[in-house]
Amino acid sequence: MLELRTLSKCFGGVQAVRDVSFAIEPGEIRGLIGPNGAGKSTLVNLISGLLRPTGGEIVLDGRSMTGLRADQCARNGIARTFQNLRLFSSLTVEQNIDVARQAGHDPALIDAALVEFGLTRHLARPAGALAYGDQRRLEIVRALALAPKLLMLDEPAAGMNEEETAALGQSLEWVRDAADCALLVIDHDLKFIMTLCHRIAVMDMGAVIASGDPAEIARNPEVIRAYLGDAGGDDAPQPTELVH
Ligand SMILES: Nc1ncnc2c1ncn2[C@@H]1O[C@H](COP(=O)(O)OP(=O)(O)OP(=O)(O)O)[C@@H](O)[C@H]1O
Repeated sequence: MLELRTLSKCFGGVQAVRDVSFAIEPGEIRGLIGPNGAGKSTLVNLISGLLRPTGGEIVLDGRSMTGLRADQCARNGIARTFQNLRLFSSLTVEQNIDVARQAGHDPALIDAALVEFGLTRHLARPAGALAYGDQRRLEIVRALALAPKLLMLDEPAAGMNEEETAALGQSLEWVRDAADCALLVIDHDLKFIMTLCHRIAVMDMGAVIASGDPAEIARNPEVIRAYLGDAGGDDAPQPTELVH
């Protein structure tokens, strides 16, 4: 469905993404992990049209998306949420959703998503007054209004406790089934990613250094090195501790 072919992005002398190639299949939940500065957000910015690649190609359902603007990518079914929330914080939850509903896709899906993400009781509240976790959930519901083929989530579990994170994982599986889309999920919570994702790509210094199922990733020596090298210390989470 989505295919990245030797995708690259340089910022001056910094090669943030280097020759990244992988494919995401329909209905797949793909994890994307890696130490700080590995290039994960830049990759999502390239796929969603916020940045133009320096080299390589982005192909969605056989059509090139390379160099399209963000609004064109969105119209073609590529939706995303942001590491730093981008809601209309003075508008109510309902008004935030209405903005999205005007996109004209499946309103029944949005209503079902509001229930799934526990947001119906907050409809009349300003988005900015919601707890942080609810704001993150609202961003996901809003992104669904685009009827995406691919939904990319940049650190959706950030700031959530363990219970909220587990519930989020279940809701994302619901999204995959109800919206019939693939998901690309970036997060630093390795337990969350390893529980949720069928396959995981690991980036370090702009490149994909490993790709596979959670068990393969957890025992990959390069992955362990990248994580220990980044986090250091005895408290650093080891991928092998996190597979169930
Ligand atoms: N607009 C920019 N201009 C210059 N350099 C940038 C820009 N955006 C990112 N970079 C650099 O590109 C590299 C990759 O950054 P990126 O934010 O994609 O990493 P990341 O894996 O998402 O990190 P994190 O987990 O901390 O969010 C870093 O060296 C970063 O400093």
